[in-house]
Amino acid sequence: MLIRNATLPDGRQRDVRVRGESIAEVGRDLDASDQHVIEATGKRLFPGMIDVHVHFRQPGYPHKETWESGSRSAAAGGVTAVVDQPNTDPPTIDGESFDQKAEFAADSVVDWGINGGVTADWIPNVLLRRRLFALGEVFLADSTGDMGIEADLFADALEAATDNDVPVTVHAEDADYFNDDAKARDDADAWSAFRTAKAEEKAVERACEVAQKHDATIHIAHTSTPEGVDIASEAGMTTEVTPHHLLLSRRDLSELGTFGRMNPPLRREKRRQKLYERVVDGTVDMIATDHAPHTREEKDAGIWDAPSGVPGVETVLPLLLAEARDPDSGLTYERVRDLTARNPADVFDIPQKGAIEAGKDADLVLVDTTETSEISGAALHSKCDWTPFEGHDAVFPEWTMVRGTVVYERGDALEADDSTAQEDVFYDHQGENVRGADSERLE
Ligand SMILES: NC(=O)N[C@@H](CC(=O)O)C(=O)O
Ligand SMILES: [Zn+2]
Ligand SMILES: [Zn+2]
Repeated sequence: MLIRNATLPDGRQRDVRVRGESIAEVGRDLDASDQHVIEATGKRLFPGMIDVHVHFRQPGYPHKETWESGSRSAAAGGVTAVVDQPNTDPPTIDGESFDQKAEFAADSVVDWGINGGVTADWIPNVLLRRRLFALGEVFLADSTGDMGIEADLFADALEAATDNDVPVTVHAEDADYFNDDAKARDDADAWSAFRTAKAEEKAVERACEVAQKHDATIHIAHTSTPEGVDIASEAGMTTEVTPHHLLLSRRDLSELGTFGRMNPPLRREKRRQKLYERVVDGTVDMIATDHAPHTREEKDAGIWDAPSGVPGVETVLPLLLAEARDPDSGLTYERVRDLTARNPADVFDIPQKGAIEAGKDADLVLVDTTETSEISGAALHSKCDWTPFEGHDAVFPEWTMVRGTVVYERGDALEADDSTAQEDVFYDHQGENVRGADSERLE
């Protein structure tokens, strides 16, 4: 198959030949005889996004999301690999729970990784020998699933993971710095007042100190403050930023209400802008969504009772592409590529993915950046039928390919000359563990 005359993120126009599951060749005027040709003139081709932070809720909460619905949502957003977090039921903390989740992940149309969690009951020796993506998110404070742990346990876990060459990701908030005065309030902004920026700063500082003491590197999940990013980066650690912390702030809470409650919470507009600068200038390593679906009914509660978390896996790349269209944003298409594909592949050592180069997996997304559409929660493919980005401009993929198979085609992109609205199409495909197929890691 030949994808002809696509514009790559760096602006070069190239043909891309896909053979089997891989990219065979990237060049100009490649031979198209005997080839199925996909015309891409005037369109941009991106490497599929690797989203290292999603919550697909199985086992345990299939009414919020399943591997099928979550992975379809990912594919429709141009995400070709996802990494699931351990706060499911049962939590992913031992061999049995890892194996059980891997069976659910077989329903995924995109490639996947599974993280292992840390609780007082975890079984490190067994868990760390599975084909884990990373240990994490290690919860330094309670979030959905109440998996917050003590400082001593974090140090032990870090040591065990590092001994086994398993990366570690951290949910960095320190409950000692939460502001109890906020509890007297019941407006949506109270959550942001309660889980302070200081609580993130202190937890990042502490986690980095522990890591340095053990000669280890850690990855800080969903950093929401410029302070957190700077501390981690100066300590030689890596960070991810979510689309909601990048694009939304406390100003949006009057409209979002409890649907804008998540951990860490939305920050002040000034902090958001400084976070954006660090995403643009390369201090932040990657964007990850923390896709954390809850139903509308669950979210529609008081600010102290609503669950924390917002969906994001389907809208992240479309939102970033819309940002990159605007020269004033400072965000270029190349930077979007690095934040969504190249850097996650580098940081987490996924050598077969993250770039449009001969030999890599053919994980590809075709987009038309000449037009935007408005995000509508009802049109998304997650079980979560709402989004905090309702009405935002976005550039949705025309199609998404995982290891050489087109897994998703957008309805209205199917036949350009047929004006009748068509349904989006998903094709059967079995996603694979990006860490390898065997159930046990080789010693
Ligand atoms: N971010 C959230 O607010 N919620 C996440 C958990 C988490 O990532 O902390 C969830 O699983 O619901
Ligand atoms: Zn978290
Ligand atoms: Zn999370």
